[in-house]
Amino acid sequence: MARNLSFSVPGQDFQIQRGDRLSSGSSDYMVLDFLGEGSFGKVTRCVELDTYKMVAIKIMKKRQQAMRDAQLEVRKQIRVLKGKKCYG
Ligand SMILES: Nc1ncnc2c1ncn2[C@@H]1O[C@H](COP(=O)(O)OP(=O)(O)OP(=O)(O)O)[C@@H](O)[C@H]1O
Repeated sequence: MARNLSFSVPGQDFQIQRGDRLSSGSSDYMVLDFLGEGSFGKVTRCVELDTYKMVAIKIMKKRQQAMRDAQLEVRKQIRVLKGKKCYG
């Protein structure tokens, strides 16, 4: 992947589909595929329409949803750590 850009699409939280077009203002992209998902967004594989370069673009979740998911992830990690023995 050449670049990793972030996009926040107001009102379209995770409604992105293959074939959708995204615009950063200076470049336009088409969504080809989904590469993965983290706490703060979904990562898509896109093609830059001017250059045909492949890029990874992260579609950011809405802030509130991202905060909720991040809190859940932290709680999950704490539970995992509490279950582990400490050698040191
Ligand atoms: N440039 C990239 N090329 C290919 N796959 C990618 C790329 N960036 C992210 N991914 C995929 O998308 C997933 C989510 O990435 P993201 O950066 O959103 O979260 P993370 O860092 O894995 O997790 P978190 O944000 O929850 O700590 C990754 O685990 C990976 O599988």
